[in-house]
Amino acid sequence: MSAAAIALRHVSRRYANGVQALADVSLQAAPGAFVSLLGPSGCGKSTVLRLLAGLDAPSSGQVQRPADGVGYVFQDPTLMPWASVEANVRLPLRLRHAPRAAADAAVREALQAVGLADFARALPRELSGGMRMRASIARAMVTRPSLLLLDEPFAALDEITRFRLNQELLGLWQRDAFTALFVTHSVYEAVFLSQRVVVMGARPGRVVREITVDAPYPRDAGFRATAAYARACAEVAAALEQATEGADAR
Ligand SMILES: Nc1ncnc2c1ncn2[C@@H]1O[C@H](COP(=O)(O)OP(=O)(O)OP(=O)(O)O)[C@@H](O)[C@H]1O
Repeated sequence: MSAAAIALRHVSRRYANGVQALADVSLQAAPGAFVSLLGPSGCGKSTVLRLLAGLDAPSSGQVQRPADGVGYVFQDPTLMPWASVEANVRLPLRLRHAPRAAADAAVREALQAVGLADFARALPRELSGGMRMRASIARAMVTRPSLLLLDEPFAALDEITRFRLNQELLGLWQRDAFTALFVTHSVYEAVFLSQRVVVMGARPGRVVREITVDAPYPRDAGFRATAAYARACAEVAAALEQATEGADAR
């Protein structure tokens, strides 16, 4: 196996109902890379994440994923409504039977990292949408996975909150150096966050193009006003259009 943190090599996935969700998909990410998957509905983005999480297996081809487990963040924060923020974030450690003192420290640290230290005792319903998503990210990070899979985590948030969480996510990524694979429908979000954007097409799901976003980190609001950002957005949008046209013609 290569030095990549994650890789799909000639992966196909056909579901029992005959849907070809992925056809000969190859992609990889180096340790600590930030890569986005962008594409029309049904192009197999979630299927790629499920394969990398070990929740699904390819029909053919090879999937390389980290041995130390992964963090998974969904569009819906999926918090237990009856449990405090602290208890929600602690859940993965309880499932692993982590020793109490180490778990306490890890939970405290994760809440601190996402700015929820003062809301440890709050119930999910007492939080805003953005705060619930922060709790969900803290829960995914509490075991310090080397890979974080994020499936449209900010799609349901208002734009200001979404921008803020984009930046906070980059802060966590720079601090912890995990590999991030981020699924989104937003060209702008993909470009803002990523070192590389993988554009996928549907029917069957496949990689249409990979675009490198050649801009340094840290990236802040100022990055959205640069020529490099505008250029990358235009390039990604054109590739997405090409991917979508391809699907319509099928
Ligand atoms: N368990 C399943 N059984 C049958 N078909 C499935 C299953 N899961 C997904 N599919 C189909 O496989 C294709 C790819 O689905 P997937 O959810 O990976 O796409 P996606 O790009 O994440 O879509 P979206 O952007 O709408 O979330 C779709 O046509 C979907 O209907």
